[in-house]
Amino acid sequence: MHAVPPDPSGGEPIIEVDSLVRYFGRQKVLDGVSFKVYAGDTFIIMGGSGCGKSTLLRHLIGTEKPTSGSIKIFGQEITSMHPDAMHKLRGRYGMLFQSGALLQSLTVAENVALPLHEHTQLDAGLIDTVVKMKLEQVGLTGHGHKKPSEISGGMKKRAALARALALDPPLVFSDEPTAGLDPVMTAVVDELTQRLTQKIGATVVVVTHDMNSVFRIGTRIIMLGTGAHQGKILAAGTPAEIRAHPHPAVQQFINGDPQGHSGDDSGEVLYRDALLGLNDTGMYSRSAIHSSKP
Ligand SMILES: Nc1ncnc2c1ncn2[C@@H]1O[C@H](COP(=O)(O)OP(=O)(O)OP(=O)(O)O)[C@@H](O)[C@H]1O
Repeated sequence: MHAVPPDPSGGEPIIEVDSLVRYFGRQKVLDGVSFKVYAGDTFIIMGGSGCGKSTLLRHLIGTEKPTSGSIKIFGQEITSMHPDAMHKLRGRYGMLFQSGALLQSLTVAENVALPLHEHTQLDAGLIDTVVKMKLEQVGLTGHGHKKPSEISGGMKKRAALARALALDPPLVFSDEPTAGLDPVMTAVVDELTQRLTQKIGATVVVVTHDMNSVFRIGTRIIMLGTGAHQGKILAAGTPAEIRAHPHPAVQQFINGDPQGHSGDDSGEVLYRDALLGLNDTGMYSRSAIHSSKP
């Protein structure tokens, strides 16, 4: 296993995760995860289906508590934080989650205004101005009055991004921001994410499956393992280090190679086979499904 390389600037980490373990029942979903995220990073969490990416993200935003381990955000331990303090801290996060989709009954502008009402004392006129600025930042000027059902999927993502940025957060969490988007819209959302770090100076943590996005926007990357490496950091480093990583499961994942090796060093279970529920003779097997923990 590899440690993420130290911050070249030597600054204090924005996020510090140490020996994080999470069980769901008897299933160990996160297994001793440790990493640091530094100011200005676009930190990518990637890995095969079920490796624990979303679970890790939910722990980072404090909606779930680990079985053991520590998570410090802006130097504050959040695993034991009082809910009121957690709510206050969340005012410094932007969150772009699939589950946190736009509220259908509100207009796009009203959706973007939500965090401003929740976390600030700004009056209605100022909120209106901030909302207009945010919509402009994501290229949605003139669409604020529309309901989410009246705009395209890509526009919805951008509206959700505007809402995540409403409070000018120094830290943004983003779960599969480009899922379901075409390549052009993916590039647009990636560019908006890059602007966040480059122009606004935010730190971004992104869960994504999209390898184009990973290498386009990532400054540091961790890959969580599956199979024998379930919930462990299988690889960590800069984009160049990940591209050159010797672990076959990493190469398989980044190259989308269905014949590659699994995250299991024993070579008994191919990742593809685990996902398909195939045994090594190519036949479907119940035990493959149950033993491989894809
Ligand atoms: N609330 C929960 N209760 C029980 N098991 C859970 C819960 N949340 C996640 N899991 C299990 O933890 C494992 C990791 O799930 P998680 O959603 O974090 O994976 P993921 O890497 O985000 O997957 P995907 O890429 O498919 O979204 C899975 O086996 C899942 O079934």
